[in-house]
Formats: sequence, structure tokens, C-alpha cells
Amino acid sequence: MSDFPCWFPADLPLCPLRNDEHAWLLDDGSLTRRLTALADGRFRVQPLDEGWQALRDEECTALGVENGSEGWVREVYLLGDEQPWVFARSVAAKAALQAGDVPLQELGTRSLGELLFSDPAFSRGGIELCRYPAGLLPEKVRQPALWARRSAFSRGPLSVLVAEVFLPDFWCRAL
Ligand SMILES: C=C(O[C@@H]1C=C(C(=O)O)C=C[C@H]1O)C(=O)O
Repeated sequence: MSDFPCWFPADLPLCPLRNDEHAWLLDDGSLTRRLTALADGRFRVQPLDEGWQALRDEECTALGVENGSEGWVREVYLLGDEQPWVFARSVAAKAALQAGDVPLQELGTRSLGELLFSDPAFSRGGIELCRYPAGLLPEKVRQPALWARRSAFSRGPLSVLVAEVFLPDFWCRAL
């Protein structure tokens, strides 16, 4: 299996998702809000890794910057009932972030979704899907072929690319 994600547009005519998977992966509202409701309020964001790093090539392509560009990388678990339900990796290019006023680096345990969805100036690009490579997941939740989605939230020159991998404990609760 490849160790980089092969994203494809979610609106392909032959979408391979089951209906219940489709309803979660293609919902374009705030995932934070939906998970909070599913967990009856017992939802929180647990930061795993945050910092300036070289972005992956597929991320640079999606953000329209040169391969090898630096950016802010934020990896978190979205926990429901204290279980990791979603692994999320959000990235933005350094130059665009430093030129604007979006405090991605200061979020900590605050949900990025709250920030993005509270600012109507952000618009969301199309959703892409993939079976996420196991090797890119934290060891605790590592397994092959989990469904993931990604989309970019843009405001002026800034794009924040958010990838979300839906973990088995989530599907146990959601289905
Ligand atoms: C994009 C959203 O934000 C969520 C919250 C994140 C965070 O705090 O880092 C990351 C990705 C999302 O799962 C959302 O709620 O829809």
C-alpha cells in the first residue's frame, strides 16, 4: 500500500461510499458541531503535534505552493466520550499565514472548526476522499484503509487544508 494519500473528488459518479459513510464524509457543516451533538457534549480537541514543518508534496499541490514549502501543521484527535473519533491534520502555508491574521498557531485545545465556521468570509472548497495510509496515522489508531476526507477553507490568500480520518470508535457510535 502506498504511503501517501491518493485523494479523489467526492463527486465522482461512482462514489464507493456506503450511504451512512456518505452522510458523514460529505457533510459540509461543522464536524465539531456534529460530533459534539453525537457525544452529548462530551467532545474535546486533543492536540498531538503542532509546529512549522515542510509540508507534504500533495499538500503543497493542493495549497498551490512549491513542493518543500514550510507551513504550520496541526495534528489533533477529536475525542468523543474521551475516545479518539477522528484524527485531523490541518496545514497552511507559512507565507499566507504570516501575511494574515488567522491565529492558527494559538488554537491549542480550541477547535479549528469553531474558528473557521464562525467567520463567514471563509469558503470551503470541494471535498476529496481517500483510504488513508496507515503509516501516516498515530500508532495508537494505526490501521489500513480508514476513510478520510479533506477540503480547503479559504479566505483571501489564506487556505487551510483540513484532512480528517474517521476512526473505528467513531463508526461504532455513529452507525
Ligand atoms: C473543520 C473543522 O474543524 C475540526 C477541528 C480541528 C482542529 O481543532 O484542529 C481540525 C479539523 C476538524 O476536524 C470542523 O469542525 O468541521
